[in-house]
Amino acid sequence: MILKFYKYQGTGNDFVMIDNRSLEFPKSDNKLVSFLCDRRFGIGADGLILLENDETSDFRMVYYNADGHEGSLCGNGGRCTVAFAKFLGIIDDKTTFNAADGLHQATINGNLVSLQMQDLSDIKTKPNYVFLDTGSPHHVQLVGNVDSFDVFNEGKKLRFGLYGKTGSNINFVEKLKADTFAVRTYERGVENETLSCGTGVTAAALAMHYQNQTSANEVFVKAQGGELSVRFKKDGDTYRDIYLSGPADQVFSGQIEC
Ligand SMILES: N[C@@H](CCC[C@H](N)C(=O)O)C(=O)O
Repeated sequence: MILKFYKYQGTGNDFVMIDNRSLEFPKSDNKLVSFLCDRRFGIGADGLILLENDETSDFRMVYYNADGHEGSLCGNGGRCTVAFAKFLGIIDDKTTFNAADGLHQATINGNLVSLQMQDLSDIKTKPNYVFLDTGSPHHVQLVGNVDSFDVFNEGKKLRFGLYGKTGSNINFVEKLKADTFAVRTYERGVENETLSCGTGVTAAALAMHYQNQTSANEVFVKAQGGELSVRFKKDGDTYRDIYLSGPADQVFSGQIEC
């Protein structure tokens, strides 16, 4: 089979993107997905996304982690899929689309994509970390100097040790200013640090607000691959109108025999 693909990245979190409106992609072939994401033998990416038709919205995003397994929500992947839908002429500057955790609204202006995340009220606080689910599960932990932190080894230890088989993504956060944080993420399903994780950046911003590390309702986050912002409203115990914003770009396109 000759497969036409596009490569996208959002703050360095990169994805193989496939227009699967024809439903021709063999969706249960996990080995094929992990091969396509392999940086040495395949195209190379943190994940693979299928854009498909959806009965109730503009399109559906189906997300796979680089290990080949279908995943939960990918925030940066969602932003890249909106850019891809605009490229394909499916949407103009606003959209509602379906993902693993339900419907999302988004806007696109140039390469800047703002993605609405689901409302969130369940935040678990532990002595030195916070756990919350922003479409994907996230452990958020403040550290002194995130640049020199051993994200891979400490992340891996927590991902498997604390969260077992299901696992969690693990975010390490450093406060830089009243409304600005640096975040590095060990990603489940990639089993490595990625340059950015959208659901992780969202989780970190909300966790920092929840823990009174910031009083800002728009939080700026420096990921390894670029900058994102997260704005939200707090309504009692619930965070609402949560928007993850930042760039999403097509890098190249091609075809691969598989
Ligand atoms: N990179 C993603 C997160 C993808 C999901 C994650 N790897 C998981 O399996 O939980 C993002 O930008 O949110």
